[in-house]
Parts: sequence; C-alpha cells; structure tokens
Amino acid sequence: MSFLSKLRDRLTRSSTKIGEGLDGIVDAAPEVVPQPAPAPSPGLVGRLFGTAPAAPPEEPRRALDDAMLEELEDMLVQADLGVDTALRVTANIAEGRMGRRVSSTELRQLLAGEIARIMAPVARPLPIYPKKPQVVLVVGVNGAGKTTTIGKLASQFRAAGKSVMIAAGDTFRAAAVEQLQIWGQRAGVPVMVAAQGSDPASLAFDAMTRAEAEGADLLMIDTAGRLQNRADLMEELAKIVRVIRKKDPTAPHNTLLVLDATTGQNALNQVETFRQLADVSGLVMTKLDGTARGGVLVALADRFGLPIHAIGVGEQIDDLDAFDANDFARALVGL
Ligand SMILES: Nc1nc2c(ncn2[C@@H]2O[C@H](COP(=O)(O)OP(=O)(O)OP(=O)(O)O)[C@@H](O)[C@H]2O)c(=O)[nH]1
Repeated sequence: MSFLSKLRDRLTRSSTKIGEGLDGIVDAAPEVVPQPAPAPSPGLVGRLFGTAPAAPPEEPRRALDDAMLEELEDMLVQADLGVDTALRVTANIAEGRMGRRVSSTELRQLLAGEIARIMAPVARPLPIYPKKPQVVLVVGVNGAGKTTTIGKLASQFRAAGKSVMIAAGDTFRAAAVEQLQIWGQRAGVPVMVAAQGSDPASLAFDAMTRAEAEGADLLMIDTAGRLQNRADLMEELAKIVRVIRKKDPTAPHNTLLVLDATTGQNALNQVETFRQLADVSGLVMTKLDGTARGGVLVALADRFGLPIHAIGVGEQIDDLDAFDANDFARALVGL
C-alpha cells in the first residue's frame, strides 16, 4: 500500500471529524433543501424501455455568511487547528466569497487548499549533509515515539544505502534501550548502549568516536524524555551537545523533536519547551493514525514554521514517510 493510501486510510478519525463538521455546518442552514437534479432527457435506451437513470441529487448548499464562518471557525478549533490558525483559515476562505452558496465538498476543497498553503513551506525532508557522520539528535517526551522513529528512519536510510549507527542515549530506561536494539536488529544497524543509569554524554562521545572510525554516514542519538525537572533535562541535552562538539564543532547537524499527535494542543507546549532546551531544527509527528486531533499539525506549522520532516501513521517500519503538504491537507479533510 502506498504511503498516500495509508495516510488517507489512517487519518480517518481526523478527516471524519472535519468532514462531518462541514456537512453539519452546510446542513444547518435554515434555507437548505437538497434540490433534486433536473430529470435528464431520456436517451435512446431510456425512450425505448422507459428506464432513464436518475441523476444523483445535488449537494445541499449554504450561503457563506458571518454565522456560517463562525461555525466553521469553531469546528476548526475543535479539530485542533488552534484559535489563531482557525481564524486565519476561515478569513481566507471568506475572502471574495461572502454570499456565495457553497456545498460541503467545495468547503472541503477550499479548506484543503488553505491548509496546504500553510503547510507547504514547512514540508521539508530531513536534510542530508555531506558531513560524516551526520549527527541527528532526537528529543521529545517519553512515549512520543522517539525510539520507533529512530528505528524507522534508520531502516529507511539503510535501505537507501547509507551506513547508520544508533546511540541509545536514554540510559535511564532499560525498556527504551531494549526496544532500540530490536529496531537496530531489524534494520541491520548497530546500536551502541551503555550501562543503565550511566552518563548519556559519555555514550554519545563513544558513539561519535566509533561512527568516525567506521566512516558511518549517520549517527542517530536517542535521548531521555523525562528527568526530575526541566533544568536536569536541559543540562543533560546541553552536555550531550558539548561532548559531541569536542569531536565535531558543527554537530549535531539536526535536532529532531518527535511529537505525538494524540496529545493535541499539548504538542504546541512541547515545541515551546523543547525549543528552550535544545536547538530544535525540525519536527516529526507520530501516531496520526490513532487520533482525531491530526489538525494540530496545521497549528504547529502555522505557529512555529519549523520544518516537518516526517509523519508516522502506524507502528511498522514503512509507516513513517516524508511529509507532503498537499497529500496531508487532502487526507485531513477526507478528499
Ligand atoms: N499507532 C501508532 N503508534 C506509534 C507510532 N509511533 C510510535 N508508536 C507507538 O508508540 C509507543 C511509544 O513509542 P516509542 O518509540 O517507544 O516512544 P519513545 O518516545 O521512544 O518513548 P520511550 O521509549 O518511552 O522513551 C510504542 O508503542 C510505539 O509502537 C505511530 O505512528 N502510530
């Protein structure tokens, strides 16, 4: 199954919410009466046998007015686009169209167009640099999908002919390390681990040394998502960065923040927080399959303008792919 088909299939919780919302808005119009399409003039077969096929009824329409725009705005807020983005999208849809009678399908198309416009500038694959090893630091709260994302990216880069190495920098959680080892085995990628509770910065340094010695193209470093407090987490991330810069002053070349779509608006707070902790260079959003809150990705794009490198729609290796603004926008509204 292509990623686009998967995206359409698995974004249904979000797209159903939006689609039903739009249908409800159009149907709510007092004057809406579905018009039967005019009877077609019977063709030869119809004339001979009296069975001309009936045309499908025309879609209900509603005149675009302030009340309708308000409903649209509310619906978009409910769909996790956030107030600011919902306002902007609604205003753009209204422009030059007030009073025009629109159908739910037309609204979907207009909405997809606006969403794609917001997201196109941030749809950028993970940049690959000639630098060896390119160091990718992966940050995010526990459970966001960091481990899984590293596994999926590692196996995709591996399949593309790159040599990849992983450092299991969440040394606090044995389960996270084990999970990375499983992904590493599946992807045929070495995973460097350290004793439980040992210093992740020292593991990162060792991993840099080995990646340099072996001429690896990419080194992906997992990090812990939760420490006692924010200052601890900041100190730990800063230390990892300091240490790898001893080996390469330009590293890390990417700092990926992994976000879980099911957290909805909370993802916005996570971006704020992690931008203070680390020099976040791009986002990956996971678990778009399990939630009706996929609209949050639009809010993220609109608010922060950070590149969205990839999105995840399931737990399998090929359930993560580069982010495409148009595909996402159309899938999100159910087109
Ligand atoms: N449905 C779905 N599940 C996902 C996706 N990405 C990750 N998961 C699942 O989410 C759970 C957490 O993912 P992890 O990769 O372990 O998350 P983490 O951020 O590394 O978290 P810790 O290992 O707890 O630090 C796992 O059960 C994954 O299989 C996705 O795109 N869709």
